[in-house]
Amino acid sequence: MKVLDSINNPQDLKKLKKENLIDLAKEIREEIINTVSKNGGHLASSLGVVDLSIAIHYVFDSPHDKIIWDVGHQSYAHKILTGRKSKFKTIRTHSGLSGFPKRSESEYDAFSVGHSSTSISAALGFAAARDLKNEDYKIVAVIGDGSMTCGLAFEGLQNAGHLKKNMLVILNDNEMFISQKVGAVAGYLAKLLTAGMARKFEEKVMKTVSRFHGFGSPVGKFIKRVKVMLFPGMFFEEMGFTYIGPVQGHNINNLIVILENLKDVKTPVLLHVITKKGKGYAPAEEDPVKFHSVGKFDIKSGRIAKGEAITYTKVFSDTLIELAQSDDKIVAVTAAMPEGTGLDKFSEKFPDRYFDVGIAEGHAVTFAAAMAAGGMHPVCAIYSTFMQRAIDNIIHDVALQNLPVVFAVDRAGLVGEDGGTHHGAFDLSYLNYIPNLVVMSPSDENELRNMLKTALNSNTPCVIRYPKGTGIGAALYKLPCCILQIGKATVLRQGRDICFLAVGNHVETCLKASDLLLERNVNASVVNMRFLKPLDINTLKEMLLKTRKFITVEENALTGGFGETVKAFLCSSGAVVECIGLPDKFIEHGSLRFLREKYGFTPESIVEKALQML
Ligand SMILES: Cc1ncc(C[n+]2csc(CCOP(=O)(O)OP(=O)(O)O)c2C)c(N)n1
Ligand SMILES: CC(=O)[C@@H](O)[C@H](O)COP(=O)(O)O
Ligand SMILES: [Mg+2]
Repeated sequence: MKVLDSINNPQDLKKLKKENLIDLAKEIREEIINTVSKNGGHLASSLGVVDLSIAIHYVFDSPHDKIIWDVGHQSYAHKILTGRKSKFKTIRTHSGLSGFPKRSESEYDAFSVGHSSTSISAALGFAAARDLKNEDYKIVAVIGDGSMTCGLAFEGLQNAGHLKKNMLVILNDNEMFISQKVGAVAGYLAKLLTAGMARKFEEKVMKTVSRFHGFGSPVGKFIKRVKVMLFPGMFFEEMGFTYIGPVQGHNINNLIVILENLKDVKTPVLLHVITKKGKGYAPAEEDPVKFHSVGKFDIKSGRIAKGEAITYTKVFSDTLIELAQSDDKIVAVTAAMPEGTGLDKFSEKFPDRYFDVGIAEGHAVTFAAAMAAGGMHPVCAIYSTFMQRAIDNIIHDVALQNLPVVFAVDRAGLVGEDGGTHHGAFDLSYLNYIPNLVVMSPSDENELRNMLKTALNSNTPCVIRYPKGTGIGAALYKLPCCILQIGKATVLRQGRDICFLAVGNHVETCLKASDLLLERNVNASVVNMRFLKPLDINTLKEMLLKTRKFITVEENALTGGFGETVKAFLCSSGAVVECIGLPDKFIEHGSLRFLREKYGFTPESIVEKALQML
């Protein structure tokens, strides 16, 4: 019988003898590797914190105590240990477990998450609520070294240190973000790891910790004294936290001893734990970048199933490099997503013109704005969902000053298995109301190339939003990129019965729908809107001369999006307009194909809607 078989919740875990915990960790890793090999997911980060997750649940009493995971992509062991073992096989599938902690999924998930660096603020919020209500529970935030680079984490730290709340922050330092670590914080943490003094301190901690009961005790006072000697001006200490560490994150029993002692401390403590990303699965340990967010893979060989088709990300990446060869003012900015945005290739070609700013989307945008003011041509590549963090920077630092920053907004629209925290559902809505911005969306790969060239030549802030995954396979790279007329749509098909106004990847869906309608003798016009801002009012007027029936299609929230804007204009001219887009709710996780079908982004459902209108 496996040790894991006896675990249904953290209370069962506490009944185990400590010597069984190592086997348990091994079994949990097997369970995670097996499931992720089939469903895809965040393998390397989750494997790295299996031991830490066991130790935390062994010592603390969740759900009474609040365990708060940062980003939440590392929470798989936590899920297995907290009543979701039998459902774990469903993770990231539609109606199955979420890939991230979710309050609505389990009482053990204290705070829902998916975006980084919220955990310290969330822990402090719980602490404030607990103290105001005179309640008594512990709060543990687990934050990665990458997530610690974000301004939000520092805002939480400085506020928590000031309020002196009883809370524990565990800094899970695997010396990796999604890709290699970058930035001064990473450098600072590395110093703490390598300092011989720090190692000495860990030995001292382990020697004395068994006699240590909080910082009020004689041993505790000693630890504090030694620490101040070892780390004068130590950053976390200056922020008001007691810093403990660095300690080994794969020695479960040591971790338990340390956590048991820290449990009684009443002031903010930061425990610095060293882990290995991908721990326990050789291919992930060797290449944690590849196994950060991985698709299906073969466990034995570590080979990852890969599609052959070319993604929009790759087209963007190749085109940017192509254009940067002849324009040495082009610079590229990413907020810790070099591989995901395709800028890793740019960094190899133009290391001096490439900036990975860490998990700092707001900073990335302001930084790019000032580079534009300084005469460069910045291209800021950010996922739609993470750009939500930078709305004020876009308004205040870019648009208001009309600075020519190009935003390459990847993963716009549905993203599939990552679900509600990650769908790029809102960018058209939140960009729609910002003056000076040009917003465009390519219907195929060639158009993305042309839009990038257009944006870089526009001398105005431009956004190009494109979806996750592959395009339609339009002939690529045969022609040099050309400059498009800003604000001009293209009419691809002329029909008298109904008109489809389509955005981005759904131009193709509408063309297919019009093919299907032709079989029923219905003639549909298809317009590739290309520019959502400025809107091509002239083409809309032209289409009004042919028909009074319109369907808009966009993979964005209907509220505040393209359809609503167009509808306001067309309805005032007596037209009937139906809008296809995302409803006013957070969209669940599931495969892209499934979600697109469910929310009506197929030729068949467009045809159905058209027939209802005719
Ligand atoms: C606001 C935001 N930006 C970017 C991301 C994408 N992202 C997810 S995990 C991650 C790296 C996190 O590094 P770290 O906290 O060290 O965790 P590790 O993966 O190393 O376990 C990034 C950049 C995100 N989830 N949220
Ligand atoms: C947790 C997180 O935010 C990222 O790892 C994200 O899931 C990556 O998405 P892609 O796999 O689409 O790059
Ligand atoms: Mg890390």
